Amino acid sequence: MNRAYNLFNRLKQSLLNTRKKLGDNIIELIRNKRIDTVILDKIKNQLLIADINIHTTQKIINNLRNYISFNTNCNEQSFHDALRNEMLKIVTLIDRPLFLQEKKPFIILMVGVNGVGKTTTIGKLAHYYRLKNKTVMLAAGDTCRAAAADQLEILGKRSGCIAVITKNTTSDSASIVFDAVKIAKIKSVDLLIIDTAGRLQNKIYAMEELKKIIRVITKIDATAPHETMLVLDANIGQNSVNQVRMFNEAIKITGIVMTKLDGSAKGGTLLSIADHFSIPIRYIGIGQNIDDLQPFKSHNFVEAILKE
Ligand SMILES: Nc1nc2c(ncn2[C@@H]2O[C@H](COP(=O)(O)OP(=O)(O)OP(=O)(O)O)[C@@H](O)[C@H]2O)c(=O)[nH]1
Repeated sequence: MNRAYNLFNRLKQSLLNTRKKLGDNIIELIRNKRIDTVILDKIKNQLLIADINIHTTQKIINNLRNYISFNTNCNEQSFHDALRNEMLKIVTLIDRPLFLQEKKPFIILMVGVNGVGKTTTIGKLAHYYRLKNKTVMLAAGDTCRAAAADQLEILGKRSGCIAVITKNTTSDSASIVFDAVKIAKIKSVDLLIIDTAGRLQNKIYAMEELKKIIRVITKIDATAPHETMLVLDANIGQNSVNQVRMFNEAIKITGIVMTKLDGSAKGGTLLSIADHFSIPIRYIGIGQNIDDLQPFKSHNFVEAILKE
């Protein structure tokens, strides 16, 4: 069995709950039925139940309505294919993998509210790029949670990072990040990944902190950060649309990682995010282990949530 096949199976397994809620129910709805507007209404409800928001659902349904009016003898299979194409149209637009430019260091700034899986994802990314023979350094810009730096240190060691910068004489995140960027430049590492705090008790303060970190990075490299990556937890469903909006308005988001898709029944949210913002989904998290991260592949995602 080849690697691509294994990765797809792993993805399909992880998205089982989303598939049960979305794909399996839709297959049940259309089985041996005449495809008409009554069925379309039921499908609309099912898409909404599966955490695809009203705007995106309406768009899919309108296009399917056009499809059935032009294809009067469409059957179960051709209708299912049409639905798959509608979903693919949405996610293909944001299927733009992250390529590390020949910048040394290529700097990824990780942001997101607390608990979404930022630090864990940093460990997974470090592991992923180490397997591609890239030299990696990590920086603990999250000084709010004491354990975050320890967690990062452990993940850095496990994945074979060159260094993990966790503190200096100050405990100011911007100053730690400044040191980390300088060291990464001197050591000419391929990739520097920066963790940040996710506490949003004071939203304005948290966003100002992030802006300060970005200013500090820019002082050393005017083109950096090369990727500002927002981490979203699939389990929070529609609220993640608000999170993208909030972060994107404050600091421009260039890529998204959706974590905890394993076990979540709310994977449909990804379609709403894709449809609302044209921000690429770079990776998806499908478990707690260091290798439970996959580059987002639109075709695989749609197949995994729709196919029997
Ligand atoms: N099932 C599953 N759990 C995950 C995934 N990614 C992260 N987690 C878990 O989510 C929890 C929170 O992860 P952290 O990485 O500490 O989250 P964080 O965003 O850094 O949190 P703060 O440092 O508080 O901002 C941990 O228990 C992780 O193991 C995933 O893809 N799947």
